[in-house]
Amino acid sequence: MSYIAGINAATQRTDLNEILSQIFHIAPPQFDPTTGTARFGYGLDGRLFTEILEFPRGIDPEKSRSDAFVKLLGLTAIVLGVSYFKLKAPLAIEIEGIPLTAAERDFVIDVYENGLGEFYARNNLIRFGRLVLEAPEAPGPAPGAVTLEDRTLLPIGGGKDSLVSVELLKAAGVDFTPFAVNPKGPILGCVEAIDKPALYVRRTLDAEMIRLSGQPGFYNGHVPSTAINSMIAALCALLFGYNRIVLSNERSASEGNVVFDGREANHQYSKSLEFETRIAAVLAGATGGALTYFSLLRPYSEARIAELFARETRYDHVFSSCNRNFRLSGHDGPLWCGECPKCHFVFLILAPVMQKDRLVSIFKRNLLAERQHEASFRELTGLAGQKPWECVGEILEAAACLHVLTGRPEWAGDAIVAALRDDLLAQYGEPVLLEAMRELMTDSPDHHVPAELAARIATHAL
Ligand SMILES: CC(=O)N[C@H]1[C@@H](OP(=O)(O)OP(=O)(O)OC[C@H]2O[C@@H](n3ccc(=O)[nH]c3=O)[C@H](O)[C@@H]2O)O[C@H](CO)[C@@H](O)[C@@H]1O[C@H](C)C(=O)N[C@@H](C)C(=O)N[C@@H](CCC(=O)O)C(=O)O
Ligand SMILES: Nc1ncnc2c1ncn2[C@@H]1O[C@H](COP(=O)(O)OP(=O)(O)OP(=O)(O)O)[C@@H](O)[C@H]1O
Repeated sequence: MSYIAGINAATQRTDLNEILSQIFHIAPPQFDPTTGTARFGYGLDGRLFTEILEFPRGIDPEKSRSDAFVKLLGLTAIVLGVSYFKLKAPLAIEIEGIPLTAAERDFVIDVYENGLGEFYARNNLIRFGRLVLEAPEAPGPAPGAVTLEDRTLLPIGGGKDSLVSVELLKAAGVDFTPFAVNPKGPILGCVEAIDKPALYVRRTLDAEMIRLSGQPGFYNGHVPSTAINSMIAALCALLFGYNRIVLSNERSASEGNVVFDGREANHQYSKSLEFETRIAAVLAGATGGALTYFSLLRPYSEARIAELFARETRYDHVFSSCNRNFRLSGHDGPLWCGECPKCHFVFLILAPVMQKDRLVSIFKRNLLAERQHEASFRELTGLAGQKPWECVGEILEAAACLHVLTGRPEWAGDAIVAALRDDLLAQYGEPVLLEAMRELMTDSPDHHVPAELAARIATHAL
Protein backbone atom coordinates (compact mmCIF):
# COMPACT_ATOMS: atom_id res chain seq x y z
CA MET A 1 0.00 0.00 0.00
CA SER A 2 1.39 3.46 -0.87
CA TYR A 3 2.16 6.03 1.82
CA ILE A 4 -0.88 8.20 1.03
CA ALA A 5 -3.17 5.22 0.53
CA GLY A 6 -1.97 3.76 3.83
CA ILE A 7 -2.90 6.91 5.68
CA ASN A 8 -6.16 7.24 3.77
CA ALA A 9 -7.26 3.69 4.52
CA ALA A 10 -6.86 4.00 8.25
CA THR A 11 -7.62 7.58 9.19
CA GLN A 12 -11.34 7.20 9.14
CA ARG A 13 -12.34 10.25 11.15
CA THR A 14 -10.05 12.80 9.63
CA ASP A 15 -9.96 14.06 6.08
CA LEU A 16 -6.63 13.27 4.38
CA ASN A 17 -6.00 16.83 3.22
CA GLU A 18 -6.64 18.08 6.73
CA ILE A 19 -4.05 15.78 8.31
CA LEU A 20 -1.47 16.55 5.67
CA SER A 21 -1.93 20.30 6.06
CA GLN A 22 -1.84 20.35 9.87
CA ILE A 23 1.33 20.91 11.85
CA PHE A 24 1.80 20.55 15.58
CA HIS A 25 4.04 23.36 16.78
CA ILE A 26 6.18 23.19 19.93
CA ALA A 27 7.51 26.57 21.10
CA PRO A 28 10.70 27.13 23.13
CA PRO A 29 9.85 26.79 26.84
CA GLN A 30 10.38 29.54 29.42
CA PHE A 31 11.58 29.15 32.99
CA ASP A 32 11.56 31.77 35.75
CA PRO A 33 13.81 30.68 38.65
CA THR A 34 12.49 33.36 40.99
CA THR A 35 8.93 31.99 40.90
CA GLY A 36 9.95 28.41 40.00
CA THR A 37 7.51 28.49 37.07
CA ALA A 38 8.02 26.81 33.69
CA ARG A 39 5.70 27.63 30.78
CA PHE A 40 5.30 25.42 27.73
CA GLY A 41 3.58 26.69 24.59
CA TYR A 42 2.00 24.68 21.77
CA GLY A 43 0.18 25.55 18.55
CA LEU A 44 -2.26 23.38 16.63
CA ASP A 45 -4.84 24.24 14.02
CA GLY A 46 -4.74 27.98 14.77
CA ARG A 47 -5.07 27.44 18.53
CA LEU A 48 -2.44 28.18 21.17
CA PHE A 49 -2.11 26.17 24.37
CA THR A 50 -0.01 26.69 27.50
CA GLU A 51 0.95 24.16 30.15
CA ILE A 52 2.50 25.29 33.43
CA LEU A 53 4.76 23.58 35.95
CA GLU A 54 5.31 25.11 39.38
CA PHE A 55 8.41 23.90 41.21
CA PRO A 56 9.20 24.52 44.88
CA ARG A 57 10.67 27.95 45.66
CA GLY A 58 14.31 28.54 46.57
CA ILE A 59 15.88 27.67 43.23
CA ASP A 60 19.49 28.67 42.58
CA PRO A 61 19.21 30.65 39.29
CA GLU A 62 22.65 29.35 38.21
CA LYS A 63 21.29 25.80 38.15
CA SER A 64 18.50 26.79 35.79
CA ARG A 65 21.04 28.33 33.42
CA SER A 66 23.17 25.19 33.03
CA ASP A 67 23.31 23.66 29.53
CA ALA A 68 21.94 20.45 30.97
CA PHE A 69 18.87 22.12 32.50
CA VAL A 70 18.14 24.06 29.31
CA LYS A 71 18.46 20.83 27.33
CA LEU A 72 16.11 18.91 29.66
CA LEU A 73 13.61 21.77 29.76
CA GLY A 74 13.44 21.59 25.96
CA LEU A 75 12.97 17.83 25.98
CA THR A 76 10.30 18.19 28.67
CA ALA A 77 8.44 20.67 26.45
CA ILE A 78 8.43 18.08 23.69
CA VAL A 79 7.28 15.21 25.95
CA LEU A 80 4.50 17.28 27.60
CA GLY A 81 3.36 18.17 24.07
CA VAL A 82 1.72 14.75 23.57
CA SER A 83 -1.44 15.91 25.36
CA TYR A 84 -1.98 18.73 22.83
CA PHE A 85 -0.71 16.84 19.77
CA LYS A 86 -3.31 14.12 20.36
CA LEU A 87 -6.21 16.52 19.72
CA LYS A 88 -5.61 16.14 15.98
CA ALA A 89 -2.57 13.83 15.74
CA PRO A 90 -1.18 15.46 12.59
CA LEU A 91 1.76 13.88 10.77
CA ALA A 92 4.08 16.90 11.07
CA ILE A 93 5.68 18.10 14.29
CA GLU A 94 7.61 21.35 14.15
CA ILE A 95 9.93 22.10 17.06
CA GLU A 96 11.12 25.66 17.46
CA GLY A 97 14.37 26.58 19.21
CA ILE A 98 15.02 23.19 20.81
CA PRO A 99 18.04 21.65 19.10
CA LEU A 100 18.12 17.83 19.14
CA THR A 101 20.88 15.27 18.68
CA ALA A 102 20.15 12.20 16.56
CA ALA A 103 19.61 10.13 19.74
CA GLU A 104 17.20 12.73 21.13
CA ARG A 105 15.24 12.74 17.86
CA ASP A 106 14.86 8.96 18.15
CA PHE A 107 13.67 9.39 21.73
CA VAL A 108 11.10 12.01 20.69
CA ILE A 109 9.80 9.80 17.88
CA ASP A 110 9.54 6.91 20.34
CA VAL A 111 7.45 9.01 22.75
CA TYR A 112 5.16 10.24 19.96
CA GLU A 113 4.81 6.79 18.37
CA ASN A 114 5.02 4.03 21.01
CA GLY A 115 4.11 6.31 23.94
CA LEU A 116 0.87 7.09 22.11
CA GLY A 117 0.44 3.50 20.87
CA GLU A 118 -2.79 2.92 22.80
CA PHE A 119 -4.18 6.24 21.57
CA TYR A 120 -3.53 5.30 17.92
CA ALA A 121 -4.87 1.76 18.35
CA ARG A 122 -8.12 2.87 20.01
CA ASN A 123 -8.72 5.69 17.54
CA ASN A 124 -7.63 3.54 14.58
CA LEU A 125 -4.97 6.01 13.48
CA ILE A 126 -2.06 4.91 11.31
CA ARG A 127 0.94 6.93 12.46
CA PHE A 128 3.78 4.47 13.19
CA GLY A 129 6.80 5.28 11.04
CA ARG A 130 5.01 8.21 9.42
CA LEU A 131 5.58 11.17 11.74
CA VAL A 132 7.79 13.90 10.33
CA LEU A 133 9.83 15.82 12.90
CA GLU A 134 11.30 19.18 12.02
CA ALA A 135 13.74 20.44 14.66
CA PRO A 136 17.06 22.29 14.75
CA GLU A 137 20.07 19.98 14.87
CA ALA A 138 22.14 20.08 18.03
CA PRO A 139 25.71 20.98 17.12
CA GLY A 140 27.43 18.54 19.49
CA PRO A 141 26.56 15.22 21.09
CA ALA A 142 25.80 16.62 24.57
CA PRO A 143 26.32 19.58 26.88
CA GLY A 144 29.05 19.41 29.53
CA ALA A 145 28.66 17.41 32.70
CA VAL A 146 26.83 18.87 35.69
CA THR A 147 27.65 18.07 39.29
CA LEU A 148 24.79 16.51 41.20
CA GLU A 149 24.71 15.38 44.80
CA ASP A 150 24.65 11.65 45.55
CA ARG A 151 20.93 11.63 46.37
CA THR A 152 17.87 9.68 45.31
CA LEU A 153 14.53 11.03 44.10
CA LEU A 154 11.75 8.45 44.43
CA PRO A 155 8.51 9.11 42.49
CA ILE A 156 5.49 8.06 44.55
CA GLY A 157 2.34 6.96 42.71
CA GLY A 158 0.13 6.24 45.72
CA GLY A 159 -0.02 2.53 44.88
CA LYS A 160 1.79 -0.56 46.11
CA ASP A 161 4.75 -0.43 43.71
CA SER A 162 6.49 2.71 44.89
CA LEU A 163 5.81 1.65 48.51
CA VAL A 164 7.71 -1.58 47.89
CA SER A 165 10.61 0.56 46.64
CA VAL A 166 10.35 2.66 49.82
CA GLU A 167 10.71 -0.44 51.99
CA LEU A 168 13.52 -1.95 49.88
CA LEU A 169 15.52 1.30 49.90
CA LYS A 170 15.03 1.67 53.64
CA ALA A 171 16.19 -1.90 54.23
CA ALA A 172 19.23 -1.33 52.02
CA GLY A 173 20.10 1.86 53.92
CA VAL A 174 19.56 4.17 50.94
CA ASP A 175 18.09 7.55 51.84
CA PHE A 176 15.61 9.14 49.39
CA THR A 177 13.23 12.03 48.84
CA PRO A 178 9.62 11.18 47.87
CA PHE A 179 8.58 13.03 44.71
CA ALA A 180 5.19 13.55 43.09
CA VAL A 181 3.48 15.57 40.40
CA ASN A 182 0.07 16.91 41.46
CA PRO A 183 -0.03 14.90 44.71
CA LYS A 184 -3.49 14.03 45.95
CA GLY A 185 -5.44 11.36 47.88
CA PRO A 186 -3.36 8.19 48.22
CA ILE A 187 -0.10 9.94 47.23
CA LEU A 188 -0.45 12.36 50.15
CA GLY A 189 -1.51 9.54 52.49
CA CYS A 190 1.47 7.41 51.47
CA VAL A 191 3.96 10.26 51.84
CA GLU A 192 2.61 10.96 55.31
CA ALA A 193 3.12 7.29 56.21
CA ILE A 194 6.62 7.31 54.66
CA ASP A 195 7.32 10.25 56.98
CA LYS A 196 10.00 12.06 54.97
CA PRO A 197 9.91 15.57 53.50
CA ALA A 198 8.70 15.36 49.91
CA LEU A 199 9.31 17.32 46.74
CA TYR A 200 6.12 18.22 44.86
CA VAL A 201 5.48 19.85 41.48
CA ARG A 202 2.16 21.37 40.46
CA ARG A 203 1.24 20.69 36.82
CA THR A 204 -1.58 22.66 35.17
CA LEU A 205 -2.76 21.49 31.77
CA ASP A 206 -4.41 23.96 29.43
CA ALA A 207 -8.13 23.91 30.27
CA GLU A 208 -9.07 24.47 26.64
CA MET A 209 -7.23 21.27 25.61
CA ILE A 210 -9.21 19.32 28.20
CA ARG A 211 -12.47 20.92 27.03
CA LEU A 212 -11.77 20.10 23.37
CA SER A 213 -10.65 16.48 24.01
CA GLY A 214 -13.13 14.12 22.42
CA GLN A 215 -15.36 16.92 21.05
CA PRO A 216 -16.40 16.51 17.39
CA GLY A 217 -13.25 16.92 15.26
CA PHE A 218 -10.87 16.28 18.17
CA TYR A 219 -9.47 13.01 19.41
CA ASN A 220 -9.00 11.95 23.02
CA GLY A 221 -7.00 9.12 24.48
CA HIS A 222 -4.20 7.89 26.65
CA VAL A 223 -0.86 9.63 27.01
CA PRO A 224 2.40 8.21 28.44
CA SER A 225 2.12 9.59 31.96
CA THR A 226 5.31 7.97 33.27
CA ALA A 227 7.35 9.66 30.53
CA ILE A 228 5.79 12.99 31.54
CA ASN A 229 6.36 12.52 35.29
CA SER A 230 9.90 11.29 34.64
CA MET A 231 10.89 14.38 32.67
CA ILE A 232 9.48 16.58 35.45
CA ALA A 233 11.47 14.53 37.99
CA ALA A 234 14.60 15.05 35.88
CA LEU A 235 14.13 18.84 36.00
CA CYS A 236 13.81 18.61 39.79
CA ALA A 237 16.95 16.49 39.96
CA LEU A 238 18.92 19.27 38.25
CA LEU A 239 17.35 22.12 40.20
CA PHE A 240 17.57 20.53 43.64
CA GLY A 241 20.61 18.27 43.27
CA TYR A 242 19.77 14.58 42.87
CA ASN A 243 21.90 12.22 40.78
CA ARG A 244 19.45 9.29 40.80
CA ILE A 245 15.79 8.88 39.86
CA VAL A 246 14.41 5.55 41.01
CA LEU A 247 11.21 4.35 39.36
CA SER A 248 9.05 1.49 40.57
CA ASN A 249 8.09 -0.13 37.30
CA GLU A 250 7.61 -3.88 37.31
CA ARG A 251 8.74 -6.29 34.62
CA SER A 252 5.10 -7.11 33.74
CA ALA A 253 4.71 -3.54 32.40
CA SER A 254 6.70 -4.49 29.31
CA GLU A 255 3.87 -6.73 28.00
CA GLY A 256 1.64 -4.95 25.46
CA ASN A 257 -2.13 -5.10 24.99
CA VAL A 258 -2.77 -5.64 21.28
CA VAL A 259 -0.93 -5.66 17.97
CA PHE A 260 -2.00 -2.68 15.90
CA ASP A 261 -0.53 -1.26 12.69
CA GLY A 262 2.22 -3.90 12.83
CA ARG A 263 3.35 -3.07 16.38
CA GLU A 264 2.51 -3.99 19.94
CA ALA A 265 0.51 -1.17 21.55
CA ASN A 266 1.10 -1.03 25.30
CA HIS A 267 -1.00 1.04 27.72
CA GLN A 268 2.01 1.11 30.03
CA TYR A 269 4.63 1.74 27.33
CA SER A 270 6.50 4.42 29.28
CA LYS A 271 6.80 1.98 32.19
CA SER A 272 8.43 -0.67 29.96
CA LEU A 273 12.07 -1.76 30.06
CA GLU A 274 12.50 -0.52 26.49
CA PHE A 275 11.42 2.99 27.41
CA GLU A 276 13.48 2.95 30.60
CA THR A 277 16.57 2.14 28.52
CA ARG A 278 15.83 4.99 26.11
CA ILE A 279 15.06 7.70 28.66
CA ALA A 280 18.02 6.69 30.85
CA ALA A 281 20.34 7.18 27.86
CA VAL A 282 18.83 10.57 27.03
CA LEU A 283 19.07 11.83 30.63
CA ALA A 284 22.64 10.58 30.94
CA GLY A 285 23.53 12.17 27.59
CA ALA A 286 22.06 15.53 28.58
CA THR A 287 23.93 15.63 31.89
CA GLY A 288 27.30 14.20 30.87
CA GLY A 289 26.43 10.99 32.71
CA ALA A 290 25.61 12.74 36.00
CA LEU A 291 21.92 11.76 36.19
CA THR A 292 20.96 8.08 36.35
CA TYR A 293 17.45 6.65 35.97
CA PHE A 294 16.34 3.08 36.59
CA SER A 295 13.47 1.04 37.96
CA LEU A 296 14.21 -0.75 41.22
CA LEU A 297 11.33 -3.19 40.69
CA ARG A 298 12.21 -4.27 37.14
CA PRO A 299 13.39 -7.72 38.27
CA TYR A 300 9.95 -8.41 39.75
CA SER A 301 6.58 -9.51 38.43
CA GLU A 302 3.43 -7.90 39.85
CA ALA A 303 2.76 -11.14 41.77
CA ARG A 304 6.19 -10.91 43.39
CA ILE A 305 5.67 -7.21 44.20
CA ALA A 306 2.37 -8.15 45.85
CA GLU A 307 4.25 -10.67 48.00
CA LEU A 308 6.80 -8.00 49.00
CA PHE A 309 4.05 -5.46 49.70
CA ALA A 310 2.16 -7.89 51.95
CA ARG A 311 5.14 -8.05 54.35
CA GLU A 312 4.40 -4.52 55.66
CA THR A 313 1.04 -3.44 57.07
CA ARG A 314 1.64 0.27 57.73
CA TYR A 315 0.30 1.40 54.31
CA ASP A 316 -2.82 -0.80 54.28
CA HIS A 317 -5.32 2.01 54.72
CA VAL A 318 -3.60 4.82 52.82
CA PHE A 319 -2.45 3.26 49.55
CA SER A 320 -4.55 2.76 46.45
CA SER A 321 -3.75 1.57 42.96
CA CYS A 322 -7.19 2.59 41.64
CA ASN A 323 -6.64 5.26 38.97
CA ARG A 324 -9.93 6.99 39.71
CA ASN A 325 -8.05 8.70 42.55
CA PHE A 326 -5.80 10.48 40.10
CA ARG A 327 -8.25 12.28 37.83
CA LEU A 328 -7.29 15.93 37.32
CA SER A 329 -10.65 17.08 38.64
CA GLY A 330 -10.21 15.10 41.86
CA HIS A 331 -12.11 12.17 43.34
CA ASP A 332 -14.23 11.98 46.44
CA GLY A 333 -15.20 8.30 46.31
CA PRO A 334 -13.63 5.40 48.23
CA LEU A 335 -9.88 4.66 47.88
CA TRP A 336 -10.76 1.55 45.84
CA CYS A 337 -13.72 1.83 43.44
CA GLY A 338 -13.92 -1.98 43.27
CA GLU A 339 -15.33 -1.78 39.73
CA CYS A 340 -12.30 -1.21 37.47
CA PRO A 341 -9.86 -3.83 36.10
CA LYS A 342 -7.03 -2.37 38.17
CA CYS A 343 -8.94 -2.90 41.44
CA HIS A 344 -9.78 -6.44 40.31
CA PHE A 345 -6.20 -7.22 39.31
CA VAL A 346 -4.63 -5.88 42.52
CA PHE A 347 -7.17 -7.76 44.67
CA LEU A 348 -6.38 -10.94 42.71
CA ILE A 349 -2.59 -10.74 43.12
CA LEU A 350 -2.77 -9.81 46.81
CA ALA A 351 -5.18 -12.65 47.65
CA PRO A 352 -2.59 -15.48 47.48
CA VAL A 353 -0.16 -13.60 49.76
CA MET A 354 -2.40 -11.88 52.32
CA GLN A 355 -4.75 -13.03 55.06
CA LYS A 356 -8.28 -12.83 53.66
CA ASP A 357 -9.65 -10.59 56.42
CA ARG A 358 -6.75 -8.13 55.94
CA LEU A 359 -7.38 -7.90 52.18
CA VAL A 360 -11.12 -7.47 52.63
CA SER A 361 -10.50 -4.74 55.20
CA ILE A 362 -8.31 -2.86 52.67
CA PHE A 363 -10.88 -3.02 49.84
CA LYS A 364 -13.88 -2.88 52.21
CA ARG A 365 -15.38 -5.78 50.23
CA ASN A 366 -14.49 -9.16 48.75
CA LEU A 367 -14.25 -8.58 45.00
CA LEU A 368 -13.84 -12.30 44.29
CA ALA A 369 -17.24 -12.96 45.84
CA GLU A 370 -19.02 -10.48 43.54
CA ARG A 371 -20.41 -12.38 40.56
CA GLN A 372 -20.99 -9.20 38.55
CA HIS A 373 -17.22 -8.89 37.97
CA GLU A 374 -16.88 -12.27 36.25
CA ALA A 375 -16.42 -10.76 32.77
CA SER A 376 -13.65 -8.51 34.04
CA PHE A 377 -11.78 -11.40 35.71
CA ARG A 378 -12.20 -13.46 32.53
CA GLU A 379 -10.48 -10.68 30.54
CA LEU A 380 -7.69 -10.33 33.08
CA THR A 381 -6.98 -14.08 33.00
CA GLY A 382 -7.16 -14.42 29.20
CA LEU A 383 -10.42 -16.41 29.16
CA ALA A 384 -12.18 -13.70 27.13
CA GLY A 385 -11.54 -10.52 25.15
CA GLN A 386 -8.16 -8.78 25.35
CA LYS A 387 -5.88 -7.52 28.13
CA PRO A 388 -7.71 -4.41 29.45
CA TRP A 389 -6.32 -0.95 28.60
CA GLU A 390 -5.29 -0.49 32.21
CA CYS A 391 -2.23 -0.77 34.41
CA VAL A 392 -2.58 -4.50 35.02
CA GLY A 393 -0.06 -7.36 34.97
CA GLU A 394 0.40 -10.16 32.49
CA ILE A 395 -2.49 -12.40 31.43
CA LEU A 396 -0.75 -15.60 32.56
CA GLU A 397 0.15 -13.89 35.84
CA ALA A 398 -3.52 -13.23 36.63
CA ALA A 399 -4.45 -16.77 35.52
CA ALA A 400 -1.73 -18.32 37.72
CA CYS A 401 -2.83 -16.29 40.77
CA LEU A 402 -6.45 -17.28 40.29
CA HIS A 403 -5.42 -20.91 39.95
CA VAL A 404 -3.55 -20.71 43.28
CA LEU A 405 -6.77 -19.54 44.93
CA THR A 406 -8.69 -22.55 43.64
CA GLY A 407 -6.54 -24.64 46.01
CA ARG A 408 -7.09 -22.42 49.05
CA PRO A 409 -10.15 -23.41 51.13
CA GLU A 410 -10.79 -19.82 52.25
CA TRP A 411 -11.06 -18.61 48.62
CA ALA A 412 -12.13 -21.65 46.60
CA GLY A 413 -15.84 -21.16 47.25
CA ASP A 414 -15.98 -17.49 46.26
CA ALA A 415 -18.11 -16.89 43.16
CA ILE A 416 -15.35 -15.81 40.75
CA VAL A 417 -12.84 -18.46 41.84
CA ALA A 418 -15.41 -21.22 41.54
CA ALA A 419 -16.72 -19.93 38.20
CA LEU A 420 -13.30 -19.72 36.51
CA ARG A 421 -11.58 -22.79 38.00
CA ASP A 422 -12.42 -25.37 35.32
CA ASP A 423 -12.09 -22.94 32.42
CA LEU A 424 -8.57 -21.99 33.55
CA LEU A 425 -7.54 -25.64 33.71
CA ALA A 426 -9.09 -26.31 30.31
CA GLN A 427 -7.40 -23.33 28.68
CA TYR A 428 -3.91 -23.56 30.17
CA GLY A 429 -3.56 -26.93 31.89
CA GLU A 430 -2.25 -27.23 35.46
CA PRO A 431 1.47 -27.67 34.57
CA VAL A 432 1.50 -24.35 32.67
CA LEU A 433 -0.19 -22.49 35.54
CA LEU A 434 2.16 -23.97 38.15
CA GLU A 435 5.25 -23.26 36.05
CA ALA A 436 3.99 -19.68 35.44
CA MET A 437 3.73 -19.09 39.19
CA ARG A 438 7.25 -20.47 39.76
CA GLU A 439 8.58 -18.20 37.02
CA LEU A 440 6.68 -15.15 38.39
CA MET A 441 8.38 -15.61 41.75
CA THR A 442 11.85 -15.86 40.14
CA ASP A 443 13.61 -12.52 39.81
CA SER A 444 14.61 -11.49 36.29
CA PRO A 445 18.22 -10.49 35.52
CA ASP A 446 16.88 -8.11 32.85
CA HIS A 447 17.11 -4.76 34.63
CA HIS A 448 19.26 -1.62 35.00
CA VAL A 449 19.58 -1.55 38.80
CA PRO A 450 23.25 -0.85 39.61
CA ALA A 451 24.93 -4.15 40.59
CA GLU A 452 25.87 -3.20 44.14
CA LEU A 453 22.37 -1.91 44.97
CA ALA A 454 20.77 -4.92 43.25
CA ALA A 455 22.79 -7.25 45.46
CA ARG A 456 21.76 -5.41 48.64
CA ILE A 457 18.12 -5.31 47.59
CA ALA A 458 18.13 -9.01 46.68
CA THR A 459 19.17 -9.90 50.23
CA HIS A 460 16.25 -7.99 51.70
CA ALA A 461 13.76 -9.28 49.15
CA LEU A 462 14.52 -12.96 49.89
C1 LIG B 1 -6.51 9.21 36.07
C2 LIG B 1 -6.60 8.47 34.78
O1 LIG B 1 -6.45 7.25 34.77
N1 LIG B 1 -6.84 9.18 33.71
C3 LIG B 1 -6.93 8.58 32.39
C4 LIG B 1 -8.34 8.81 31.86
O2 LIG B 1 -8.62 10.20 31.92
P1 LIG B 1 -9.94 10.83 32.58
O3 LIG B 1 -10.64 11.61 31.55
O4 LIG B 1 -10.73 9.77 33.26
O5 LIG B 1 -9.38 11.78 33.71
P2 LIG B 1 -8.15 12.81 33.72
O6 LIG B 1 -6.87 12.03 33.95
O7 LIG B 1 -8.50 13.80 34.71
O8 LIG B 1 -8.06 13.46 32.29
C5 LIG B 1 -8.91 14.50 31.84
C6 LIG B 1 -8.57 14.83 30.41
O9 LIG B 1 -7.23 15.33 30.33
C7 LIG B 1 -6.47 14.58 29.40
N2 LIG B 1 -5.09 14.47 29.92
C8 LIG B 1 -4.87 14.07 31.20
C9 LIG B 1 -3.57 13.99 31.66
C10 LIG B 1 -2.51 14.30 30.81
O10 LIG B 1 -1.31 14.22 31.18
N3 LIG B 1 -2.79 14.69 29.54
C11 LIG B 1 -4.07 14.78 29.07
O11 LIG B 1 -4.26 15.14 27.90
C12 LIG B 1 -7.17 13.22 29.31
O12 LIG B 1 -6.94 12.60 28.07
C13 LIG B 1 -8.63 13.62 29.48
O13 LIG B 1 -9.14 14.06 28.26
O14 LIG B 1 -8.43 8.43 30.51
C14 LIG B 1 -7.49 9.12 29.64
C15 LIG B 1 -7.76 8.68 28.23
O15 LIG B 1 -7.57 7.31 28.07
C16 LIG B 1 -6.07 8.77 30.09
O16 LIG B 1 -5.11 9.41 29.27
C17 LIG B 1 -5.90 9.24 31.54
O17 LIG B 1 -4.63 8.80 31.99
C18 LIG B 1 -3.84 9.83 32.63
C19 LIG B 1 -2.95 10.49 31.60
C20 LIG B 1 -2.96 9.20 33.67
O18 LIG B 1 -2.27 9.90 34.40
N4 LIG B 1 -2.96 7.88 33.76
C21 LIG B 1 -2.12 7.11 34.66
C22 LIG B 1 -2.83 6.82 35.96
C23 LIG B 1 -1.77 5.80 33.97
O19 LIG B 1 -2.53 5.32 33.15
N5 LIG B 1 -0.61 5.26 34.23
C24 LIG B 1 -0.14 4.05 33.61
C25 LIG B 1 1.20 4.24 32.98
C26 LIG B 1 1.09 4.73 31.59
C27 LIG B 1 2.46 5.04 31.04
O20 LIG B 1 2.77 4.67 29.89
O21 LIG B 1 3.23 5.64 31.75
C28 LIG B 1 0.07 2.97 34.63
O22 LIG B 1 0.12 3.26 35.83
O23 LIG B 1 0.22 1.82 34.20
N1 LIG C 1 1.71 11.66 40.28
C1 LIG C 1 2.88 11.06 40.21
N2 LIG C 1 4.02 11.75 40.43
C2 LIG C 1 5.21 11.17 40.35
N3 LIG C 1 5.39 9.87 40.03
C3 LIG C 1 4.31 9.13 39.81
C4 LIG C 1 3.01 9.67 39.88
N4 LIG C 1 2.13 8.67 39.58
C5 LIG C 1 2.86 7.57 39.35
N5 LIG C 1 4.17 7.83 39.51
C6 LIG C 1 5.29 6.88 39.36
O1 LIG C 1 5.16 6.27 38.10
C7 LIG C 1 5.43 4.88 38.17
C8 LIG C 1 4.22 4.09 37.73
O2 LIG C 1 3.12 4.35 38.59
P1 LIG C 1 2.19 3.17 39.10
O3 LIG C 1 0.83 3.73 39.27
O4 LIG C 1 2.36 1.93 38.31
O5 LIG C 1 2.87 2.81 40.52
P2 LIG C 1 2.31 2.82 41.94
O6 LIG C 1 1.24 3.86 42.07
O7 LIG C 1 3.46 2.94 42.85
O8 LIG C 1 1.72 1.34 42.11
P3 LIG C 1 0.38 0.66 41.53
O9 LIG C 1 0.80 -0.13 40.31
O10 LIG C 1 -0.07 -0.21 42.64
O11 LIG C 1 -0.58 1.75 41.19
C9 LIG C 1 5.87 4.58 39.57
O12 LIG C 1 7.28 4.63 39.64
C10 LIG C 1 5.26 5.72 40.37
O13 LIG C 1 5.99 5.94 41.50
